[in-house]
Amino acid sequence: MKRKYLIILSVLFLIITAGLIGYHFLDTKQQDMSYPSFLEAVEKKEVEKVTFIENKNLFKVNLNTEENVEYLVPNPKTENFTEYLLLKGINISYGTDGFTRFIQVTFTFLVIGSVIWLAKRGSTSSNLAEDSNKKKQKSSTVTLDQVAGNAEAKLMVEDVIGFIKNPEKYTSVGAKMPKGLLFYGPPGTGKTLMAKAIAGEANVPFYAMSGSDFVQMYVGVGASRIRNLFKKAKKSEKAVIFIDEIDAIGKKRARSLSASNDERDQTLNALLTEMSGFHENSGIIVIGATNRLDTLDEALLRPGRFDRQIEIGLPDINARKKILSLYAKSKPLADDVDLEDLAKSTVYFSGAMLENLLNEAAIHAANDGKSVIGKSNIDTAFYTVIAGSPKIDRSFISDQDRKITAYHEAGHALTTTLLLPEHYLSKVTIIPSVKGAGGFNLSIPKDTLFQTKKQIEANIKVLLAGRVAEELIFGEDEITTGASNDIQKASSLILNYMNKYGMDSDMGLFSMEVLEEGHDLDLVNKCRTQMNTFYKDTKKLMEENLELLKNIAEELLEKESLNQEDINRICH
Ligand SMILES: Nc1ncnc2c1ncn2[C@@H]1O[C@H](COP(=O)(O)OP(=O)(O)OP(=O)(O)O)[C@@H](O)[C@H]1O
Ligand SMILES: [Zn+2]
Repeated sequence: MKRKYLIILSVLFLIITAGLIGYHFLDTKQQDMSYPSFLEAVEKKEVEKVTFIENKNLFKVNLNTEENVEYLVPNPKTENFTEYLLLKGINISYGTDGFTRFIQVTFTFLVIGSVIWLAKRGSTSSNLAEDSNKKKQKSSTVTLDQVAGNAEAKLMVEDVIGFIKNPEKYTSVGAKMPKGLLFYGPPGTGKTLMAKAIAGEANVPFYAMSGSDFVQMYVGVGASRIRNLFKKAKKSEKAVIFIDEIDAIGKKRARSLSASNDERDQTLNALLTEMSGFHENSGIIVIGATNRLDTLDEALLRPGRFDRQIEIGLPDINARKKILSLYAKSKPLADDVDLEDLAKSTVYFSGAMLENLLNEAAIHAANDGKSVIGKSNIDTAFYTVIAGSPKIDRSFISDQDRKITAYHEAGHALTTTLLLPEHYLSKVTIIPSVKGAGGFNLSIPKDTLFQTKKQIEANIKVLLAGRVAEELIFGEDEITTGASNDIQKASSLILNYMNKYGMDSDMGLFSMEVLEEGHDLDLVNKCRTQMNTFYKDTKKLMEENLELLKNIAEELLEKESLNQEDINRICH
């Protein structure tokens, strides 16, 4: 701030001085005057001022009769000239002529100016925080094309991009832009990349900070950094503000006895205040990113804050192929390298790991003195990359795990299609999500106010279908723990079916929920029996459609994720 004023001031001063000198130059005429005429003027008391111009060896004389003329009198070189003038009451001053003075003044200012500028420059580059912020403000050139995979996430950010670009289109129909997006998912899956792509596509500045920038700082510093960040963003009117590792400031408050973390709370509060401080339709969007959605403070997830949560997951085989070819572009690969094969063998690799894999391989090739990257280099790099990732070590080796997951998920998908045709399966995958182990099915129910008895029964059967598929294919002894979450959900649904919705004819309409101690063995037994019946029904249904189940599972193993269109193609 101060530096800016100093520069403006110096420049102003320079211009004014130059102007004054220039004005003086243009306005005053210079005329030669002979020595005798000068003596005459002295006698007439017309001489006002005499200046000795040393570098030209002459006297500059101003008369009180003429204002804008300077007379130049050659140096008479008489010894008592000075005394003579003194006697007449005229003092001689010494100086340089206007032009020389102008050059001198300009030069002096230039020197002073550069010194100030250099000094200021030195001091800001030592101010790391400010400097690194500056680097991050550049507008982004990343496009959505550069983010491979994550089709659902892309779909969800597309309208945000549209909103930033053309808010009127949305505001005219009363739509509000979400203020905050929250990207969650495993490390290295492209959350930062996606945020940059939003800024790039909308062509607005990208401001980034990391939650860890605020850790272990003096109280108040984090909060003021947040305020500065928003101040800068607001200046550009439209902007994407990205806060990586938001869990560092937005963790759930621990109810421990230790002193509360004032600094973190202040930072979080500053963030929340800033977010509520700007209008939904202002074209500013805040994007937070975290690997751990479950640890975030509820306050962050409320409406008007990070209320749109988007999972950025691990890439499936197609996305991995895309990422690999993206980063192989700049690397010469030997003929024995097949990116398709490599994509197949890199299950559970994140985008960052794939990029790293090719880079490590290139380093190995260079170390070997080779000009192309061979398969052996990639194999060596493979182990370097997974060695650094304990999570993958555990899960990726087992083909059996993949197969079980594929059949389990295929079971859910098949029953959804058969029993709940009105649902839309947006994603069936064997790539684990951060929310739960194994794969998952994401089915979107049709929006209806009520659910029918038939639909609830179908929902329970869909939940049981994962376990049913495991049992059918691998046998009773090989069933896994993968169904625990399904069983829990099915149990609470069946309890409601019996006890809340009054849908079982034997149980009738009475609900135990009104009793103080709602413990009823009869009810529990009834639930168990009914669950068994549903299980058998599901098993029967699946046996009748075993071919379809196998086909879905096989395609899942090959492609890793499918959508409704794929399932329809297989089933019809
Ligand atoms: N889906 C993807 N498409 C293309 N490149 C990717 C993808 N995912 C990751 N990458 C590569 O990995 C690098 C790291 O990704 P990025 O920093 O965006 O991950 P992140 O999810 O923000 O990770 P973290 O959670 O560790 O902050 C990216 O710069 C990019 O080169
Ligand atoms: Zn399941």
